[in-house]
Amino acid sequence: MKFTKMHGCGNDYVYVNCFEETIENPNAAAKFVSDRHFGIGSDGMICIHPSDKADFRMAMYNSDGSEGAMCGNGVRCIAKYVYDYGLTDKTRITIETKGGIKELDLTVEDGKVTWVNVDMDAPVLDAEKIPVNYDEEKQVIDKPVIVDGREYRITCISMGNPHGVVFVDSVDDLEIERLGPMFENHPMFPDRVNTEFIEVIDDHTVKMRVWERGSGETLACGTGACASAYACYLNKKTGKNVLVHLLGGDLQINYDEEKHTIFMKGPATKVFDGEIDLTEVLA
Ligand SMILES: N[C@@H](CCC[C@H](N)C(=O)O)C(=O)O
Repeated sequence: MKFTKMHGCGNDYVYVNCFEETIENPNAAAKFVSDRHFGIGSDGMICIHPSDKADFRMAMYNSDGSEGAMCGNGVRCIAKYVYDYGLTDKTRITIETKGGIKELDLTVEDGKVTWVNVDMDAPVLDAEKIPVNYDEEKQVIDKPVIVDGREYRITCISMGNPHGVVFVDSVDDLEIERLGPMFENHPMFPDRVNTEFIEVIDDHTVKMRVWERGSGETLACGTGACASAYACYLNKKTGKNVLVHLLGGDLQINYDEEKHTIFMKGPATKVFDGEIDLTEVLA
């Protein structure tokens, strides 16, 4: 299987061009290639497919092999891949995902895509759609949740995938390896959850660490940054435009209230191309 390793703010995936490659069991392949010791090493695998509804279609898999519906850093890297490898010459493209069709604007410098601005669509607060179960509440905004014997306040949002945003005093001393799985598998989330821990710096800047469903701590999460920026706005912690500092880089998130949509702008980076034999792994 030919692949390209790419990352968005350090959130790294193995990208496969499924116009040329066929993967029999993508869940098992994702788990294998993601292994940082025995595989290629990544937060998961992303397949680029043809689409009959948009210019391209994304299928994304976490490092545990589970399928995710949306990936913000992933769609930016797909934009870079399809332009840089000549699958399109358009600088405005659409990508079909299980979390809806996304529109992307590509910035090209010296013939290569460097930055991508994505219309990430409207944040969803409807508890049933996220999904989250909380005392039959229709929305979960700034509600108490007990984890590891301590009370946290959580705001739950779907950006095509489920997020729980938790405000903390400092993200630096967070025991994320211990706390992350407790949030991810909390009984209130029937499909597990991605958890963002947010430290507010000022009314337009936050620091974020994330524990991703199916991948653990990652250096960045695009959908998570969007959910967090909206949670900050809802809880009056920031204005509508927020610079999110992540462990692997920064994302600029802007909430357009008139259109009720969130824009995410960030980089997309290629690391290397490679080829791997999966016959024994998938046998
Ligand atoms: N890293 C991603 C989100 C990937 C999917 C997530 N782990 C899930 O299972 O929902 C991003 O950049 O948005």
